[in-house]
Amino acid sequence: MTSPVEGPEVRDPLEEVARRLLVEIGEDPDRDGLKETPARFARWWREFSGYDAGGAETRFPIVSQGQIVMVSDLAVWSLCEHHLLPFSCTLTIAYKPDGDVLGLSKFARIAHRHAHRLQVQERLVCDIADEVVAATGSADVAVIGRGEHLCMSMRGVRTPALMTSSVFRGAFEDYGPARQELVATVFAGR
Ligand SMILES: Nc1nc2c(ncn2[C@@H]2O[C@H](COP(=O)(O)OP(=O)(O)OP(=O)(O)O)[C@@H](O)[C@H]2O)c(=O)[nH]1
Ligand SMILES: [Zn+2]
Repeated sequence: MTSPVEGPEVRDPLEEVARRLLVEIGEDPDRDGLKETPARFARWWREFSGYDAGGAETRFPIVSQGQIVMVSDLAVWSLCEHHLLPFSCTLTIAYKPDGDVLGLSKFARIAHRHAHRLQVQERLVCDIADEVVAATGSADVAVIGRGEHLCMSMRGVRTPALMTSSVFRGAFEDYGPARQELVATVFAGR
C-alpha cells in the first residue's frame, strides 16, 4: 500500500497577518499560549468572510389579508467597517404580506447574511429591508436595529451607547397604524 506523499504544509496567508500583528503589538507569536493563535485567527476570519446563511426561501400561502408580521429581538453580531470591531444588533423586521408569507426562520437567515459582512449599522438595516422586499414581494417592510458598537464602547470615546437605525417602506413610511404598531412592539420589549 502506498502512503500519500506529504507535501509542504500550506499555511493560510491570514496566519502571517496574525503573526505580524502580534509582533507589531510587542508580543512573541512563538510563546506558549500564542502558538496556535495565528491559525485560530485565520479560521475565524475565514468563517466570518465565508459565512453561508443557507436556506432557500420557503413561502406559505397568506392566512389573512392586511396582517402585520413582526419578528422582533433577533440578535446578530456584525463587524464595523471602520475599525473591524464587533457590534451587536437587536433587530425587528416587519412586513405586510402581499401574496405569500415567508418562513419565520428565513428572517434570521437574512439578518445573519447581511451582518456577516463589514458593515455600518445604517446600511445593515437597509440591506435587510431590501432582501425582505425581494423575498416577500411586499413593498411594506420595516427594519429597526438597536446596536452597541465596541469601537465606541472599548476604544475611542469609550462610551457605551445604544444606536437605533431604521428603515420604513410603504405602509410603514407615514406615522400611521402600521408604524405605530411596530414602534410600540419594539419599545415594549419582549
Ligand atoms: N454612523 C455610524 N457610525 C459608526 C458606525 N460604526 C462606527 N461608527 C463611527 O465611525 C466613526 C469613524 O470616525 P473616524 O473619525 O474616522 O475614526 P476615529 O478617529 O477612530 O473616531 P473615534 O471613534 O471618535 O475615535 C466614529 O465616529 C465611529 O463611532 C456605524 O455603524 N454607523
Ligand atoms: Zn467602528
